Amino acid sequence: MEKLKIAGGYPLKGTIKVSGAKNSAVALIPATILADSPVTIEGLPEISDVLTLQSLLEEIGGTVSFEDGEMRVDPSEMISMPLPSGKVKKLRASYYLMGAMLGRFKKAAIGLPGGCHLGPRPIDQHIKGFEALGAEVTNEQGAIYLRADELRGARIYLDVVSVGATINIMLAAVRAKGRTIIENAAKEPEIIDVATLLTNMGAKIKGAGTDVIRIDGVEELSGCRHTIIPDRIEAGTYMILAAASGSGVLIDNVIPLHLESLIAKLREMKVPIEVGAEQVFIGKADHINSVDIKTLVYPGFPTDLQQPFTTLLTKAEGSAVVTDTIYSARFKHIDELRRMNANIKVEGRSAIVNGPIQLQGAKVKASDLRAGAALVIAGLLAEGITEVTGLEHIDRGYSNLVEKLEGLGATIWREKMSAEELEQLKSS
Ligand SMILES: CC(=O)N[C@H]1[C@@H](OP(=O)(O)OP(=O)(O)OC[C@H]2O[C@@H](n3ccc(=O)[nH]c3=O)[C@H](O)[C@@H]2O)O[C@H](CO)[C@@H](O)[C@@H]1O
Ligand SMILES: C=C(OP(=O)(O)O)C(=O)O
Repeated sequence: MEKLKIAGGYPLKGTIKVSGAKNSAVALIPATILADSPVTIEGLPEISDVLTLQSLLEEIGGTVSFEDGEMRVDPSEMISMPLPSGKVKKLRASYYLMGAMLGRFKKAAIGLPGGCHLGPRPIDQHIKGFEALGAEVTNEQGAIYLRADELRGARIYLDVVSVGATINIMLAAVRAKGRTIIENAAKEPEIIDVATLLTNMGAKIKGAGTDVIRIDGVEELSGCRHTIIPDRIEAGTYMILAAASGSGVLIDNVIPLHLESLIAKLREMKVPIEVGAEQVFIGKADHINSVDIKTLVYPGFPTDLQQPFTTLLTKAEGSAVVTDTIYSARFKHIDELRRMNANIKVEGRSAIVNGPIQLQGAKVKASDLRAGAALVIAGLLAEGITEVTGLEHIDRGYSNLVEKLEGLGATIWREKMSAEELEQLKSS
């Protein structure tokens, strides 16, 4: 097992290129199950979530190659094998195997998903959607069993705006008989990306990206080639890093429209920012103001950037309130930031960050993916050496993190953990 070591306190400069979107990738790959011939996806990020899904598709009989970000999936020999636990627990998005396998085979048995621990993450809306389409769904010993004689289109109103439920119902509905209407659907860009792939495969989908999606089921879907959208959360992470410790950083391969809420907040803080067609430049920010943030569904401020943004706020003048309305327990990074000298207190669903504070290097642990990003930014901002453990979380979502940050002049490296450190980690 490895840890990250960071020698912080030095300004970063240069260009950093964003990879394909994790939250699209993890839905596009299961979507290939629905085709009868090979699908190729270009620009996938090199992250463990993608590799885990590749291996799950292979387990059910898919022939998959993945090289230089291009994945080719031949789904023609796939069968509906049960995938009860093991790898499915390594990521959240294994739940998309439910919708895709149900859509193609009319049956599936999949273990409950893993992913970041951010408070309760039920999948009741996914199940409500599958049942509305005619599936019988049971939950037995930690796995979900789905079966339908026939899937029939239905009108489904989501009680909670959910990215996962919206995509999962789309996956199950594209080969159902008749029309499905998803009301109160989520509007994230990743939903549009998945709808684009499915449409290129022959599906009939209207309204993706709005809160009403209409799907007219088709009998068959066939292979195609698709290029994934850039990762707005990775881009946002590097924009926040550049605002925190940059002296001129160009973030390349960005769709700025996807990041309007973050751009608006950085402008409010007086971070120098120039927005181009596919790039964002963040200039050196000597003095930044505190701003409050409240996470909301898209196009509101993304919960996945709340944790990295909290680190930036430690450098801002004044007191800021960070409220996460999406998850009840997304503040596990705060204790670790406090170890690094941050002045933050948590009150219910809000954290109050008082700045500016000079962070100090420390030994910290990433409890989840974006907590990891928040701690890496903190390490680059801090005086002295920071050690970050829990890299298995960071590796789920950041492609070539060390190499990319080295390209900005950061002193950051991976190091093997000693037996004693591993023992300490186990008992912590
Ligand atoms: C793989 C992936 O794309 N992950 C993203 C996806 O997660 P995920 O799809 O799991 O998140 P959802 O949009 O479904 O969850 C939003 C909220 O709805 C609740 N909920 C969700 C489904 C359900 O059936 N019942 C229910 O109550 C959740 O507990 C949460 O409070 O969107 C989240 C919100 O933008 C992001 O943080 C994750 O990075
Ligand atoms: C919460 C996240 O991921 P997941 O839903 O895959 O756990 C995330 O990407 O920040």
